[in-house]
Amino acid sequence: MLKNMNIKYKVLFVVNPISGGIDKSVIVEHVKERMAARKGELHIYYTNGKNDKEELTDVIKDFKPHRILIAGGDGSIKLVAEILKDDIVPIGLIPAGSANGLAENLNLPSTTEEIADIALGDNFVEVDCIMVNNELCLHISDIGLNAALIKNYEEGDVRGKLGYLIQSVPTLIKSDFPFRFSISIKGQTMEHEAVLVAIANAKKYGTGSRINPDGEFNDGIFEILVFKKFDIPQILKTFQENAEYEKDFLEIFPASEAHIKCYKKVPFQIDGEYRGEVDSVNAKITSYKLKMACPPEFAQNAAKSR
Ligand SMILES: Nc1ncnc2c1ncn2[C@@H]1O[C@H](COP(=O)(O)OP(=O)(O)OP(=O)(O)O)[C@@H](O)[C@H]1O
Repeated sequence: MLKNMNIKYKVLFVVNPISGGIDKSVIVEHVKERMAARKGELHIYYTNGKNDKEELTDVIKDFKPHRILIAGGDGSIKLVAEILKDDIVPIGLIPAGSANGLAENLNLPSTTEEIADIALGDNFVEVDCIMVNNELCLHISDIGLNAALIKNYEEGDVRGKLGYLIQSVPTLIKSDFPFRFSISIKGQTMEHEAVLVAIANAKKYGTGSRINPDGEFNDGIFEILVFKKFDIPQILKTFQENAEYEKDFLEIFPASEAHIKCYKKVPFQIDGEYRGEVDSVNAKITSYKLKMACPPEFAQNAAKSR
């Protein structure tokens, strides 16, 4: 918090008006009231989905915020993260997307008031970022079944988790997984077959599915998760705390840099955004981290695990 009381606390609030099909007016009013009570300065930027990177870069340069709040999904967080890079402006999340993968992992509370408390509070975790095929990944990127699902969801009419669910049956029927690929880590190459290969910084997807039990946001490594088959009982286990998986279902390879080469092109997604079909994926932890406001217990646990 600012020591010099003559300097106004400046908050930039980035709001994605369409994300998750959710009306943001209540949260916007709430943040306005908080900032007025604090006698801080608030600038609200509504994303337009066209030239946000250029516009927001200028806004950040001119306004010089002490904190950036984001109401949107993973795509909106990434927009801000890609602009900030080494510029350590703390970020506060107000989850309001159809996929809130990163927020889901921060164990945020449920009410708007509590979420705003955390987003404007003074507990932080420094989140690792991964460059995946030259694009920033904050949460989970994958090739195979889940990316195919996201592609069909993006082409569908229904937003939110329901839309995602509606797409799952046709996606499964149409898909021609498993696919063959190799993973190279530290000069060692392994051949595998899978229905889904994820590069995960976090423990779980925005759906709550806990695919990466070893995932820590701030340990300087990511996990490559190789899901070998479509096994419904094992998939259901991913929604339980502390589940253990059979090796013929899931194998995990920790890395700070890795290369995946597929024998045919497969669907690919980063942080919930479909990115077409690829036959090669390069992933590397970046030299910078993102400073995220989080609940106090989360910050304490993160400090212990370092
Ligand atoms: N005003 C806008 N109109 C249309 N699209 C927008 C607008 N603002 C942002 N976007 C788009 O929203 C996407 C990011 O959405 P975000 O991840 O924050 O939420 P989401 O609900 O998970 O999104 P989606 O349901 O589209 O995946 C980007 O593709 C961005 O271009």
